[in-house]
Amino acid sequence: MPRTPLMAGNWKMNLNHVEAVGFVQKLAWTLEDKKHDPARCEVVVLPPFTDLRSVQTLIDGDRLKLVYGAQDVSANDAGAYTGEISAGMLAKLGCRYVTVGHSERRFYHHEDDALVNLKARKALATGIAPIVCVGEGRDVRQSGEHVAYVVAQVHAAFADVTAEQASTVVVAYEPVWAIGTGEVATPENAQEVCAAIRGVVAELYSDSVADAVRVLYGGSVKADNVAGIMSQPDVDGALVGGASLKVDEFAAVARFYDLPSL
Ligand SMILES: O=C(CO)COP(=O)(O)O
Repeated sequence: MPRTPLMAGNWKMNLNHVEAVGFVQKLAWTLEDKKHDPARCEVVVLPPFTDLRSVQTLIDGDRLKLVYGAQDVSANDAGAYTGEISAGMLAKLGCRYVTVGHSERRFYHHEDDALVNLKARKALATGIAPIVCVGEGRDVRQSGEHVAYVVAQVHAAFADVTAEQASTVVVAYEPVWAIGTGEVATPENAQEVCAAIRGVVAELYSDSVADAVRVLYGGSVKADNVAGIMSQPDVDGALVGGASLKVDEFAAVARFYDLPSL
């Protein structure tokens, strides 16, 4: 497989900067203790904005083998946008990734596909890889239109993204009905949609770009269900919510690609 798998912990609005420091230290020690090989899988934490400086200082200062990023980015570069954080600010803090279009932002903040595309392009322009979140709600899943729904979201997310930029994009398939519900998608469900996502990238760009793009699954991923989903050929890792807030649980998920069975 040409692409390095990625396990990302989306902390959402949890852990203040003091708690974040303790958590990241313990996560790094746990992974080191278990001989995690970063070449096999990139392990990423996505803390709240207010934690980023502390996390940067810790990871850089102690050369911890962890990567960090943010959970959202502004669609604007600078100026009178109260409360917003620009891609340039995140890049200056050393963020390598940022989630855009998470279903919670689409729902609570009414973010649409056009805004998600703009945010992804702002991230790409500063060298940050967007983790573009897509996924259908329960009604769409029940109607059987889930593949078409997600394919449309992916098309929109890649608008005006160059082939060179596209190969660095990460797409996270997070069916809304699986987020925080304990109702994880079956490996076959995840594979069906993740393969369709890669198919869109191949159609928009080329097979080599599609081969480079990492497609993650997210939604109730835990240590005891990660293996089935990750065994699918088009799933390259996970975007983890609740289970990323427990060091041992997240470390167990993150270590999946270290296991000798693979
Ligand atoms: O939304 C998610 C990650 O972005 C998934 O959350 P859970 O893992 O808590 O279901």
